[in-house]
Amino acid sequence: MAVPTIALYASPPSSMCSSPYSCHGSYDFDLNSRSSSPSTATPSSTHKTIVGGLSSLFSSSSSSFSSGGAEDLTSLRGGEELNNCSFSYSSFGSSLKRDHFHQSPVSVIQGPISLGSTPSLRFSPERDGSVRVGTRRLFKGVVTHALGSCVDYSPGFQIHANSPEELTFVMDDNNLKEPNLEPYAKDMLLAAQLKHSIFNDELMRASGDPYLQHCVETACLLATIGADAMVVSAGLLHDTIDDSFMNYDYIFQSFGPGLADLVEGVSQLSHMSKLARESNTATKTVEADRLHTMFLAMADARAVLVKLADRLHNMMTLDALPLSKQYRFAKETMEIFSPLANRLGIVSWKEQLENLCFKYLNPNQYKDLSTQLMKSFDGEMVTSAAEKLEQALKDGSVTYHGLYGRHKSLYSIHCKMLKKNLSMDEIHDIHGLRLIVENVEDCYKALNLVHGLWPVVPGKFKDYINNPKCNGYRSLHTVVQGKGLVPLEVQIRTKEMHSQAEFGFAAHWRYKEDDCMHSSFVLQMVEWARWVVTWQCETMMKDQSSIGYTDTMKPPCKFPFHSEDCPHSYKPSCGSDGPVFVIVIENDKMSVQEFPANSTVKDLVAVAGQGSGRWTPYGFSVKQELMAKVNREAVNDYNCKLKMGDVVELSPKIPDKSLTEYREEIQRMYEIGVPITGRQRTAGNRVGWRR
Ligand SMILES: Nc1nc2c(ncn2[C@@H]2O[C@H](COP(=O)(O)OP(=O)(O)OP(=O)(O)O)[C@@H](O)[C@H]2O)c(=O)[nH]1
Ligand SMILES: Nc1ncnc2c1ncn2[C@@H]1O[C@H](COP(=O)(O)OP(=O)(O)OP(=O)(O)O)[C@@H](O)[C@H]1O
Repeated sequence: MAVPTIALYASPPSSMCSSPYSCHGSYDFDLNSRSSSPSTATPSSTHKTIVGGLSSLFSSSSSSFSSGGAEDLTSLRGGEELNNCSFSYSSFGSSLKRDHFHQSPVSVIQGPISLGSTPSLRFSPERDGSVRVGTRRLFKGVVTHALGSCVDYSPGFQIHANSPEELTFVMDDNNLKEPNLEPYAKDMLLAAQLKHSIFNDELMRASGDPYLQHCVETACLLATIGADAMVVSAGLLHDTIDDSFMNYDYIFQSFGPGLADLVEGVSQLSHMSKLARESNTATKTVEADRLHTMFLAMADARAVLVKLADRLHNMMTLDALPLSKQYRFAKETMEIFSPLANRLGIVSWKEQLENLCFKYLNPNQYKDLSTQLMKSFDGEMVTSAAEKLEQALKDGSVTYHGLYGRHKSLYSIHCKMLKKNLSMDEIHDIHGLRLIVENVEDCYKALNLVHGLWPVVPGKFKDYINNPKCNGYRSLHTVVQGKGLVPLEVQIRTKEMHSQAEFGFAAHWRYKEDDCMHSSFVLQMVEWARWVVTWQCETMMKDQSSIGYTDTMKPPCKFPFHSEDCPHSYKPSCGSDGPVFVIVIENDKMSVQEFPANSTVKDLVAVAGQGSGRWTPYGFSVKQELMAKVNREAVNDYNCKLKMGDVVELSPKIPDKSLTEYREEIQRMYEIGVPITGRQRTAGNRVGWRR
């Protein structure tokens, strides 16, 4: 079900940004249109024009296929499951389009980006079937390379006979109206199909759609949040290591080390998520938490971004799978991927993932709540309220930096109802505005204006400026009766308070995790990952806007440590080495274990395995001896250090069961005092020892 909703956003001026990388200076005004043209609104130093558009309240696409990383594909391609497939395609459905107005780590940290920031790309099939790439820098070269690398250059490859206008799959009609997203996705596939028949009838996913479509749309999701060319390319190639002839070296040689590392990173995440799914690891809170941390800590947060896009697209198209698989994927997504999106601050992906999971995990409740929400939901209300407030601020000469509007997502409403035991009518922040002003005095001035504009809902005003929360959160909250007496929550804060509410101890992601106690290492890591992702996206914004960015913009501190003067560091424990999280696979079971910094494989082996770990007087351990493989390679030196995200497989060194039995037997004999002969002590291969 697609429910149109409206959200309003103002991009703050760079002076208020908590991160220099998370600001962009466009002030677009676009309430309902899906135009991608840059705004014509004039930015002013005091009053910022509101950016608006449709956002996702429900975000559940009814489209029809799925898969994830390596782990998902084998089961989705071909075979019996294809019988269940629908051949229609609509994965560029409403969620993605609505999200277009809403998606960006920037959007989360500083308010959603404008349409103008989405890269556009034009492909036109030439007569010879080749692809001409447009001039935009983002994909320039990348896609042609990516396509080139996928195609079959062997002498027998065929040019497809279809006419250029004829796609061999159906694309969502709405998609055709989307100016930014659709053309390159469609044209690229069309061009690829024209050139090579493999894009038409092989590598199908469960829905019957060409597999390439998933890659392109994963890349599009990344492009939509403003990811740069490297990340978008990784989106295109994300499954290649696991599912094609291309290995790391091939990608390295074709595209360079940066992209090869990123694609390999995604492949590792896919592998781990598969292990976690099979072992139900993330059901346990502690291990789930370690997994989230480990995913973010492994080398490059951008790989997580790609994996999230991959999973979001799979979730948007989950309908093609049998019910049991839908459930499993939704469960895993809820346990692993939406918390990751939350930690990275990509609220729109988090909300879409959660809503989709909710739909598959609790279909009845999802339906009931959706129906209920439809009755009270007012899509226009936030827009008109923001306009009204903007005018009042202008008239009252209150300067402000940003005015954001949002509709609470269905799943967030559901959680709040459960947590506080409320009915939907009692949730007052389904419609919300947030105003960022210059100073504390202006907060109160603005509050008076708000209270003058709408009737106040008694008992809902909270002054967290005079009475900050324990975590340092400060803001004014009030609830008023907006148009049609619909409750409207208004939050008012200064830019410093806002920065605190986005980064640091009062950060929203922590608030959403119920302010769990995390080690300072974890906190730093999450902030770092957000920083990287924000910066990546801002680099992209730079290409699209005329605002002066410098190429030297880089996150100020190196993971996992913040620099001395970093405003977001978690001092005082900032300097110590953090723990290492590794995946341990033993007896086909996977767990995520934590070790102190500088631990070695030997340390891990010492605490793993069955047995007491005692040594017998005969020089062998009662404990089973274990052999370790790290990241699929046999380990020669057990003193080598464990790294975050290592996958350690343990197996008995001597698989011969009888030898183990023999040792246990000797131990028993030793304990009851029976003498053992020298021959018997020779623990060779098979010893014919009998009592
Ligand atoms: N970043 C951040 N945001 C917070 C924090 N605490 C509250 N908020 C924001 O403030 C909103 C409402 O908080 P409160 O006014 O305390 O609301 P409540 O008492 O939980 O319940 P309601 O009034 O029903 O929403 C939340 O929806 C958040 O958006 C915090 O610690 N960090
Ligand atoms: N009144 C508001 N105006 C604008 N944005 C808001 C408002 N309230 C929350 N947000 C933002 O909306 C996003 C989604 O938040 P969500 O509705 O899930 O939770 P919440 O309202 O912050 O918390 P809770 O569910 O505990 O009330 C977050 O980025 C949050 O900072």
